[in-house]
Amino acid sequence: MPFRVAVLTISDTTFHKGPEYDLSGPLLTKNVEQHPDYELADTAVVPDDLEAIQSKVADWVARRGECKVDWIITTGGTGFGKRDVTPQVPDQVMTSVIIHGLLQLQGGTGGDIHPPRESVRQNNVDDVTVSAGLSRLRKSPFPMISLQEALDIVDAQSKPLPIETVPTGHMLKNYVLAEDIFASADLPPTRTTNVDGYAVVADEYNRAVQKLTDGAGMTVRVVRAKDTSDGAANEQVAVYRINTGGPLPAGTDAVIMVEDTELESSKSSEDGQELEIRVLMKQVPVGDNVRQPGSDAKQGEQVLDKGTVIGSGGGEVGLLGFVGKREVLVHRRPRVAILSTGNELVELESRNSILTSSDTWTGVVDTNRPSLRSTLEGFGYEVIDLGIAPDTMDLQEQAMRKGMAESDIILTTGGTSMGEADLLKPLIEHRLGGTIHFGRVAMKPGKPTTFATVPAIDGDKLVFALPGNPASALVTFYLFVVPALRGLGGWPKERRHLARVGVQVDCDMKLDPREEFHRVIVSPSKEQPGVLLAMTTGGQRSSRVASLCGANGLVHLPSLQKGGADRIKKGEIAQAVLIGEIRP
Ligand SMILES: Nc1ncnc2c1ncn2[C@@H]1O[C@H](COP(=O)(O)OP(=O)(O)O)[C@@H](O)[C@H]1O
Repeated sequence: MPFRVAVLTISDTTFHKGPEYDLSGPLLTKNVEQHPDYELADTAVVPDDLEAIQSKVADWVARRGECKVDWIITTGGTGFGKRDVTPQVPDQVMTSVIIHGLLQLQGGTGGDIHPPRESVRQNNVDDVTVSAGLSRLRKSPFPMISLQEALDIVDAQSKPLPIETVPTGHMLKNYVLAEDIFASADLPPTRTTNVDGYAVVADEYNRAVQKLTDGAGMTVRVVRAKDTSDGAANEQVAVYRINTGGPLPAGTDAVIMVEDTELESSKSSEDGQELEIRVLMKQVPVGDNVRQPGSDAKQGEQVLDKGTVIGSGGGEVGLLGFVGKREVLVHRRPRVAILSTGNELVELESRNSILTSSDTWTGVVDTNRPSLRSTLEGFGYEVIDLGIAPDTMDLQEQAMRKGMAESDIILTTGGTSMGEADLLKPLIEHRLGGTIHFGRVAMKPGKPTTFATVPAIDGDKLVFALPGNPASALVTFYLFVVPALRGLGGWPKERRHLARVGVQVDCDMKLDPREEFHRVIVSPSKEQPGVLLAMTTGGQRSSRVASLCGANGLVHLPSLQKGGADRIKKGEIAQAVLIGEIRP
């Protein structure tokens, strides 16, 4: 016996303006009619009105015998508008029928109503039926994909943000240049010196020394004027006090280092300071300690390439200043919103005393937001704190919408698994109109990691729903979110992922059917130069916050293969992702 299906279109527009406005209802009807397991029992159109919906549903529920209705599919009215009341209907009239809305609320689909929906799902789940009441989905509708597939999807979705101009004096770390940088003039523009000392005309000085009887150097008088480049000559030879980086006074062609002189006397005068120094050099070569114009860069020469990542080492920033760039074109750095979800969470600040083991804990202190925030700020990103949202769709939606308005990428933690309270996936799809690109990854920790894009006025926003467990949240942050942030920031593909190095492990590491990331401390071996050691941080339970303390590496353990080794043995070399500085 085929299931008898009734299709209910809930739409003010269709109800008032006519059936030609209904696109979803006829599509569903057609699907039902063509499906061998289903038979169309009835169709109806009602406005977005709770009573009208209830009364129609109640009518169908009450039908028996040949007219009975096994399954009601509703379409429309599941948005966030005040009049979108469909999700409230089942609470009031639910008996033994299956309401499509229930599946939507729980993250299933029950048959995609809106045609161009691209979220990934396991095919068979479209047929999931739920008997009376809000029971849990026992099987995630999202296929488990490999880590590499997941990383590729993130890469493809992380497109560079628009270009903007920033002053060179700003904190430029991790910006990516969106223009080639050229030297606008010869650098240095004139002859300068790279030492502190005394500028002379080499020939003149050398001749004067030769005339002296001891020939081992000479005493000269130097007036250090207020303007240091404007020294006064003594009787025999012109000597000018000059500082590192300063231009050479006209006519001079060599600089004697201060270390090659001795101070004989010094007194202050109206013009400045008058010095008598003894120069200890017999000969001064022409050009000694002089940098020629254009010796660092010739006018028009390219000094930095488009796509260069401005590092924290200071080199790129220094060069921009050196070529006189006061502002540069860069890709905008993404702004990141962070949200913790879960009824059990409390703000650290709300705990008013130091805990002792006899304290009774109620709730879980939100540690994910502070730890993600400090990591993100360390990378130079602006963070928008969306706080904690309890497990209600409305409050999570409010927070997500704020995040969409103020940021480019939203990170949530918690609520990614399949418990009743896990609202994020349906929220992203049904209320925010987003697309879930993956909802499960074959890795440990981090299986429920979810990645979606949601449309906003100024373009798609990326959403990462990271697992709630603190260690899982951070591990997945480094593996997925960092490359996404870098992609948005315009980093070249080959530099988006954190570097991997070979490390020698300090203990046996058992392999799991899922690829695993084992938290370790990486440091150079004292006994074997050139070898990096990886010391485990201990128990790797995903809830164990301490497993990430001090960790600067994640040893990537491959998945267990049939007939292959069951572990990486102590002393063997494995690959580790570097998440922090190598420990000395
Ligand atoms: N922000 C947070 N800070 C600390 N612990 C958290 C946080 N969010 C969730 N947790 C804890 O992590 C565990 C998993 O949370 P859950 O919401 O079920 O995550 P998921 O469904 O993503 O696996 C729970 O013990 C939860 O209390």
